[in-house]
Amino acid sequence: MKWSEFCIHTTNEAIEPISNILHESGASGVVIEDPQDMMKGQTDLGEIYELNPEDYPEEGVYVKAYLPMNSFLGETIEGIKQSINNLHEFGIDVGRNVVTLSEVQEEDWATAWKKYYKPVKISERITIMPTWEDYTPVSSDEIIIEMDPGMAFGTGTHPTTVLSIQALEQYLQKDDLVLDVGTGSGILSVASVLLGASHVHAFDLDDIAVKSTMINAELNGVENQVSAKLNNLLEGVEQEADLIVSNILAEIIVRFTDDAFKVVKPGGYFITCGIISGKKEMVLERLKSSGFDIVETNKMEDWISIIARKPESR
Ligand SMILES: C[S@@+](CC[C@H](N)C(=O)[O-])C[C@H]1O[C@@H](n2cnc3c(N)ncnc32)[C@H](O)[C@@H]1O
Repeated sequence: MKWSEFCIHTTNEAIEPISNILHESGASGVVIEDPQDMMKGQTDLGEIYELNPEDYPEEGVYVKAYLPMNSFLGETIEGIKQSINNLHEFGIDVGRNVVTLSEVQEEDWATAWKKYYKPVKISERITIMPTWEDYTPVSSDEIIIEMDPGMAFGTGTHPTTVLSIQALEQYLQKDDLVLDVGTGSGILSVASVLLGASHVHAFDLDDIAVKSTMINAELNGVENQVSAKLNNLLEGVEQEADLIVSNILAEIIVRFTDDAFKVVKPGGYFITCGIISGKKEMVLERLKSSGFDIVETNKMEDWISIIARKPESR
């Protein structure tokens, strides 16, 4: 399959909002490249290279993302450029804001991000480790999640994933039955089982995410406790759950708070994330009007997680 590589040179400050715009526009495999890192290196064939400093700008970064080449491509790109230009209105400096487009084959970009993905300790007990890296646990109770996110969202290092895992670590109880809505690479499903869940039902609209979830469940030896399937949010789901976790965008969360309330048991938790701070109030209001109590909210960079609970009796 052919893809269009969208590459923008911008500032560190604009990485997060631009990545968010690209994800929201359906782009895959968002990669951040620091030109300084690219000046010297080793090619895939093992040759050492050093680029002429004049060939690269001194400051800023490249944000790259991949869009399928289809009949909507022109409109999608115009929409992305427009949203990036609008960031000025929020006081975000987007720097040179120079966009280049090129055509690539899927296999060229599908592995390009791997060199930027390293083992990372993301909470008290959990370390995420890419399958191709070596890592020795620091303590005996450390939980290691091995991940190969492939093309699905969820390397584990995004603030929204970190916030979700930290909330799971705090609220998930042994033998809980969990629903993971918008599973991506399956990272939250795997984390839930490793933290003690008896079973996780994982849902996603994207076929690649469903496959990735099962691959990652297997990598971590929890494939018998994870079932992933294609599903739009909780449509048609009747399985009662002790805990629901969903790291999707605010606009999507507000669409299924009533369904979440129906399937979560009294006293059970609904962990929501992927909420940009400006949309926190909208999600809080929606959760409350569906019947949830708000337990706490947490923030990392500009992202919010909300932990809501269904009252014991109603
Ligand atoms: C931000 S990613 C989260 C991935 C992973 N759970 C994590 O925390 O890293 C959101 C995921 O939600 C999925 N998604 C978006 N809309 C959805 C919908 N209506 N129903 C199910 N999944 C959806 C996307 O395909 C994507 O994989």
